[in-house]
This record gives sequence, C-alpha cells and structure tokens, in this order.
Amino acid sequence: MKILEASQLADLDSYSCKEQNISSWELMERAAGLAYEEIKTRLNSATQQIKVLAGPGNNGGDGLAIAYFLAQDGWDVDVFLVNFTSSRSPDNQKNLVRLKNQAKSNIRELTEDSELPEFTSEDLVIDAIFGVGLNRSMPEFVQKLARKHNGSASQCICIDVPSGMYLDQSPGEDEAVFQSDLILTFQTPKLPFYLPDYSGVVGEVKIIDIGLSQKRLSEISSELNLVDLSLAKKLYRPRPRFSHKGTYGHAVLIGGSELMLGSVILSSKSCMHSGVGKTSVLMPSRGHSALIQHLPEAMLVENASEDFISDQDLGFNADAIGIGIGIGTSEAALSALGAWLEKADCPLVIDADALNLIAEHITLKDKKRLRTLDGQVPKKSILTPHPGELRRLVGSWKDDFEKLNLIKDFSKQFDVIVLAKDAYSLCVYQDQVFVNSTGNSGMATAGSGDVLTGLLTGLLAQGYSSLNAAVLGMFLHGLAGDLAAEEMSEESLTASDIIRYFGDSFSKLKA
Ligand SMILES: NC(=O)C1=CN([C@@H]2O[C@H](COP(=O)(O)OP(=O)(O)OC[C@H]3O[C@@H](n4cnc5c(N)ncnc54)[C@H](O)[C@@H]3O)[C@@H](O)[C@H]2O)[C@@H](O)CC1
Ligand SMILES: Nc1ncnc2c1ncn2[C@@H]1O[C@H](COP(=O)(O)OP(=O)(O)O)[C@@H](O)[C@H]1O
Ligand SMILES: [K+]
Repeated sequence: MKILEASQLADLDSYSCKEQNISSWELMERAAGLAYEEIKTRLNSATQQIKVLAGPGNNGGDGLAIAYFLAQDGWDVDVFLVNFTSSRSPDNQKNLVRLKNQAKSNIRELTEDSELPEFTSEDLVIDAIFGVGLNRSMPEFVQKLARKHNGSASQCICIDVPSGMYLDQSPGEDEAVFQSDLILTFQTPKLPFYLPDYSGVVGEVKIIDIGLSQKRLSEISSELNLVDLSLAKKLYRPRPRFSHKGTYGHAVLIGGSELMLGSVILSSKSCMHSGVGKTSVLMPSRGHSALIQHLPEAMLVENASEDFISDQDLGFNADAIGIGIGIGTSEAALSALGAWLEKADCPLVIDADALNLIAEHITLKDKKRLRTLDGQVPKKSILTPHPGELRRLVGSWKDDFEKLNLIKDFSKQFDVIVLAKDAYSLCVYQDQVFVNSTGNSGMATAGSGDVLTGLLTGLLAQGYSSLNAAVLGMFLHGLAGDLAAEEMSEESLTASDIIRYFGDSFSKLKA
C-alpha cells in the first residue's frame, strides 16, 4: 500500500473530485460520514461525553461534520472551535453554519486567551484540529490543550492524524502532539504511524477508504510503501508441481563461535522451513553433533576450527549465503568473514557480528571506503541490523527522519539492501522504503533475528531477488510471530515458535 506525502495527498484529493464530478465539500462529507460510522460502532456508554476539537482548516471541517452527525443521532456534543486564526476554509465554514443551524450541540470558541476545557475519564475527545496540513509548530495554546488532554484519562479519536504530527519530520523536543487511542486516517497510511519517535502518541490505526481515484493512486509514484498482505502476495512465487530440490536452491548458513552455537542452529532450522531445497551449515566443529541432533535435514560443511568459523571451501556452488550469526568479533572471525565476502559469488545475507565487524572497518571519518574489508561487501547483499548495529554502521541520528536518510545514503553508497529491524522494520534500497506492517513485541526475544536471517537466506536461495526476498521475508517473519502470539500470547513466544508458524504464514499468502 502506498504511503503518500501531503502534496501527493492534496493532488489525489483534487483529482478525485474532478474525476468523480463532486465538490471538495462532498468529498469531505463522504470522508466524515465514513469516519462517523466507525466512531458510532465504538460509542458504548450513554454517559460518554463527546468533545469535538475542531480547527479552522479542512481537518476541522471533518470534525464539524462528525459533530453534526453525532448530534443528529442524539448524542450530547460539546464543540470547541480551536480558532488560532480568524480565517476558515470554505468547506469548514459551510459545516460550521450547518452545525449552528442544527442548534443541537454546544459550541464554544477557544483562542489563546480562553480558559481551556477540562477532560475527564468520561470524555471521548475527537481531535480534528490539525490534519496533514500542519507545517510548523502548533500555536502555544493548542500545545497547552494537547498537554492538558494527554495528562487526562479521556479517550481520544484523532481524525486523519493526531494534531501536532508532521508527515515529514519528528516533533521537536518540547512540541506536544495529541495522544490517540484510535486514529481514523483517510485512504492511505501515513509514515509517522510506524516510526519510534511517534510511538507514544499512536494508538490503533484504522485506514478508511474514502473512494479516492484508484487510477490516480496507481499513477502517483511513491517510493514509500507499507508492506501488507496484498503486496506480499504479489511478491510470492507459487511452487511448480514439476519441481525437485534443485529447483529451490542450496542455502548455506555460516555462523557460530565457542559459546554461541544455538543461534546458527536456529537460523539453519528457519532456513530449512523457508521452502529451500537444501541447507548446508558451516559452523565451529564443536557444534556439529548438536546441529545434526536438532536438524537432521541439514548438511555440514567441514570446519577447520572447533571454536570459530573458517573459510573452508564449500566444494559446491551455494545459491545464497547467510553469514554472521554468533561469529563473535575475534581476529579469527574477522579473517574468515573477509575471505567469505571476497569469494562469495552468490547473494548474501549479512547479520549480527558480521555487521559489527564491517562497521568497525568502515573508515569512520570517510564512510566511502572500507579498510580491512575494502570494498568487499558484495553488491545487493541484504544487511539486517537491529538499532544498535545500525548505529554502528551508519552513525547516530537525531530523529527517525534523519535515520531514514542515513540508511538511504548507506544503501546507495554500497549498493546494498538494509533491513533495519524494529517494531516496524524498514527495508530500504536506495530511495525505496518498505515499512513492515507485521510483528509484535513478543518477538523482542533472543533469537528472533537469527530466525529472520535463516528465512531470508532460504528465500534468496530459491531465486527471489535480494529486494523481494528481504521485503517478503520481513513480512512473513512478522506474520508468523503474529500468528504464534495469537495462539500462545506475546509473553510466552520464543524464536523457535516463530519458525513453527511459518507454515500458517505461507498459507495466508496463498489464501
Ligand atoms: N486529502 C484528502 O483526501 C481529504 C482531506 N480531508 C481533510 O483535510 C485535512 C487537510 O486539511 P488542510 O489542508 O486544510 O490542513 P489542516 O486542516 O491540517 O490545517 C489547516 C491549515 O493550517 C495552516 N497551518 C499549518 N500549520 C500551522 C500552524 N502551526 N499554525 C497555524 N496554522 C497552521 C495550514 O495553512 C493548513 O492548511 C486532512 O488531514 C483531512 O482531515 C478530508 O476532508 C477529506 C479528504
Ligand atoms: N516490538 C516488536 N514488534 C515487532 N517486531 C519486533 C519487536 N521487537 C523485535 N521485533 C523483531 O524481532 C527481531 C529481533 O531481531 P534481533 O534484535 O536481531 O534479535 P536477536 O539478535 O536476538 O536474534 C527483528 O526482526 C524485529 O523486527
Ligand atoms: K487531527
């Protein structure tokens, strides 16, 4: 699903009105009507007091229409006109006149001199002050209002976006943003919903299809996408009936060191469950018997050392290699990694300590040059850093938008795919950004990343392009975690459980 910028949304909006031969007011009426239908299903207590906060723009226009519909249906509504300017958009003005004529709700004006309303646990607040039009700090009294609301026990439904949220930047340190329980957003998801900087204000998100032009939407080029089931289905390649294990590739997992052997076993198991034809494992020899015990399907590659990975020749052609899990940061690991990066002639997934070693050997002042691993990270490799590893690779960022730019720069510089793992992982290739929609906090448990690496390596070996393997694998991994959590709770979820739900996860792609 495309994620659009404010200017693209405005374009889509006006194109749709022309295409459908409706006025902008009629579109607002439709959007507000659909938002109201959703609000209605959530109104359960007759004692609930509804407070609509409406700004003077089109977001406020939505709010005034919603207030009108609520009052029509007999709800008590207090409407606060948050008048930070004396001008109103024409559609807002039209809705205000209609609301006044209806004479069923209490309308009060709030300006910077007004006493701000109280919010209690009985209140349902509908925040329609600013939508996607916010382009500078909210006026101080609106920020005070947001802080007062956020400090109360009232419920809040935000229309389109929480007031105070920017689509293209994080809030300043002292800037207030309305905390939402529910966001009813129009037509397309908005990027900040998925970024850690806004995590404190984003509640449940419901995307409302307001019937904007599908034709125009398909024409608008967007480099930002939310990876949902329909996108994942497009990437998935069904298995031909007449096929054999050679059809699905030979994956190799290279990982482990003295005390970190379980992670490679986990990752190999994940790979074997990805649909791959064969999985071979190169690991310290002291882990060999454990691997065969836990994963008899896997094949072992001889390894010269008991404790560290080596750069032993495989003796066959690998279709994909996943490297780095549990290798540690010793000289032995560094030298084996260097050798593998140099000789690998198949796509790679690079994870964990391999990333730390690479980060250490990027010249800090001039990230253009790799020193020890000089230019050796093969192009189109998938790098899967968690936030700590990412920081070591690309440097520090002041906010999520700067982080995204650093990742894009890094991806361009080394021509690699960066899968930045997080609550909503971001898969970035050059300027293209894929935001994952699956996953849950039950996956914040040791080994979940190892499972992802195995899955990605398996998909790569099956012939998916690096970008498609990364995007599809990221989605399937989170989906398996979600399905597992549904059955067994987030708390008791372990990384091994994620693998057990790969089957159900793949089934969703075929449904
Ligand atoms: N795009 C769409 O498809 C639709 C949009 N609609 C609504 O329209 C909203 C966008 O409306 P607007 O473009 O009128 O913008 P807003 O209602 O978000 O903001 C109003 C105006 O305030 C001004 N402004 C921005 N930051 C300010 C600040 N810090 N202090 C003072 N003034 C500031 C801007 O000029 C802006 O246009 C959407 O979020 C949505 O709620 C809906 O009515 C239906 C359809
Ligand atoms: N709160 C969360 N919501 C969704 N996914 C999460 C959450 N926390 C972690 N994950 C996912 O779990 C995995 C954790 O990876 P990582 O930190 O490398 O784990 P490990 O190193 O223990 O294997 C990533 O894919 C990440 O996206
Ligand atoms: K809003």
